[in-house]
Amino acid sequence: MPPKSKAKVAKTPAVPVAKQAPAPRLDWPALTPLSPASDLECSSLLPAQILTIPRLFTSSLSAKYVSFLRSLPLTTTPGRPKRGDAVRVNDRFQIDDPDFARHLWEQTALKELVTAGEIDGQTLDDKQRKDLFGGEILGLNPNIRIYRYSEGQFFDQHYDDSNNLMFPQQDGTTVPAKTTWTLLLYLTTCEGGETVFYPDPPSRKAAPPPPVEASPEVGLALLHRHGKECMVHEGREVTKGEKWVVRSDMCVKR
Ligand SMILES: O=C(O)CCC(=O)C(=O)O
Ligand SMILES: [Fe+2]
Repeated sequence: MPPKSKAKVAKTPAVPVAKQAPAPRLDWPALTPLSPASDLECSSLLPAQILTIPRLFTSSLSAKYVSFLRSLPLTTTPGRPKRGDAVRVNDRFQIDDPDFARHLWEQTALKELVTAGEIDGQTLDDKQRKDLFGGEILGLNPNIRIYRYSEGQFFDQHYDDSNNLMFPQQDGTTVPAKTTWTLLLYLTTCEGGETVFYPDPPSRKAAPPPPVEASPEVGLALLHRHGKECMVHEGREVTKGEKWVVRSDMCVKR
């Protein structure tokens, strides 16, 4: 599907965590087995906009997570989105879990790969890393979202907003922060279900560049810039199988 004009594109529906029924604390499975960071690479799917880390989760860890997540009370999208919100047809679970967000950041290769700033085999210096990620990196948004798309489900074109938050530190204090990049961690492979990005044309008269597609792959982490510089994107309809995604965001100091 061609991209809709930016003005017509919806934003990610905001689901204020505080307004959801209080979720029980979750007994997340241990984050093992994992491949060491030295075996993994962070590369650009679209320079300065989309990064991927294949096999961030091993296939056995991904399978363990899918069977755990299946036991959670996922909620199917309410039929009609609020005005201005994107049409999202999937099952979802959301939880504010600072400990899990920290484990996902620190125990997997994410922190090491992102803060080492080695992208496409090139090491970024501090300034380049700050410019790319929008500030001094703190970690992942504790607001964790789980999506399951079954056959026929999709997430219509939208862009993701940057959000302000107070980022929890391990000593109990918080730091003013904002989100700058979306993290999508795919736990399954399916048919359809590609996350498709529509880059802006370089000028008003220029032809739009071709869309950039990421197919769900077991254990693949995808990071994309959001907020002001977010590209319009969508999760295409799943045509066979199930697509499971863990969603969070990268947070930087505000
Ligand atoms: O599931 C996908 O492929 C896209 C998800 C997405 O765009 C979002 O969570 O904002
Ligand atoms: Fe999105």
